[in-house]
Amino acid sequence: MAEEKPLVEISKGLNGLEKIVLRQVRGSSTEVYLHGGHVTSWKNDHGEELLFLSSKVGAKYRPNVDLSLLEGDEANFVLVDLEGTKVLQTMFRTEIPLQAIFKPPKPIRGGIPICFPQFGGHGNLDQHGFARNRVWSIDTDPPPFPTASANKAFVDLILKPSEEDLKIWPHSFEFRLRITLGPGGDLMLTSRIRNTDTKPFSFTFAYHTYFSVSDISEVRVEGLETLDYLDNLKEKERFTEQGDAITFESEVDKIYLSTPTKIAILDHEKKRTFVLRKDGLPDAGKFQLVWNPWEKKAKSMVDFGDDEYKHMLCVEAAAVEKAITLKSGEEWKGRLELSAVPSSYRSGQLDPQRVLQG
Ligand SMILES: O=P(O)(O)OC[C@H]1O[C@H](O)[C@H](O)[C@@H](O)[C@@H]1O
Repeated sequence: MAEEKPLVEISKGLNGLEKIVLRQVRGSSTEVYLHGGHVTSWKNDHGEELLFLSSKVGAKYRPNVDLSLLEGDEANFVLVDLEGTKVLQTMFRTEIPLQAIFKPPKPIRGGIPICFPQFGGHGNLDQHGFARNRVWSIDTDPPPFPTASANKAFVDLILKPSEEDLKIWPHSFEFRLRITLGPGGDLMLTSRIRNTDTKPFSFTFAYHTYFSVSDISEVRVEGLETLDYLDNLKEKERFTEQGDAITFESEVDKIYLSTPTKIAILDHEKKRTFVLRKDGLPDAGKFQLVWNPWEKKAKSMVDFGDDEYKHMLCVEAAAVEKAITLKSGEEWKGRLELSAVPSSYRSGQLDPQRVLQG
């Protein structure tokens, strides 16, 4: 009989960065990098990847092997994938971006980035705050959770501000993140943010979840129809979603307001439904971001493949429009639970209410 792998294992990932692998006996697994406190992989019992991760993550630049065959001003560098076999892009040396992809302080494109203490570009900090760019630590002695669980496949991470962080965001905090893989393969993220300062502070937050989908034009989101949203592509103008479930045929960057605690993403081709539950995100649970960069924007993103927009969808539980304020000593808790269930959707067959309320 094959030797059973441990439920929690620390190992080296891309670029030698430390990652934690959680496994369940039935075969599901998840991977978390200390860089960003970032979940980069979530696989079901059959080993199928459920999260999107850009193919450019961990990619390397190298001189084009056929350098001698190049004529005149042909591009002389290539960006290859991790195995070094697939050429992702050809370019001139001067076009190579200075920052390497997937190396601190660059955030990882895909998986579940944590946006904190600022969501988006609305504030003094860099886009989405600094938590996704920092190296987190394993929290060996976290304060207990009110309900103890027998499940052992979890890891506790912690982020505290450095001297440098305090210069750009002068508030002392402890951000504890527990990542749990349930026996049935469900993925749970619980954030506990404590104000360890003497003064109050406010923050915005998001679990910027990138789901892997077969084909974006075959995907629908249920649970957001008829809701009001702010359109980030139209200077945050407010609209009301009309009619049926949400489908996709162009760039989308919307903030849905007053959202339910349960949302479903239906992938017809894969016959898979993602169910998102936002337990105990009292304020945060009211907002849900939906983002897909589509073709034009995808091409302008250096860490994203030109066609990859077809295979991803971000549906993000967030606290964005109304900042969360914590007094000295107070703690905020927000939990996201993801499951992937088989669905045999044919038009009209799957009752969305059953998915959302069941
Ligand atoms: O490129 P990033 O900083 O990771 O942001 C990626 C995206 O995140 C969110 O979904 C925002 O609403 C988008 O406006 C933004 O483009």
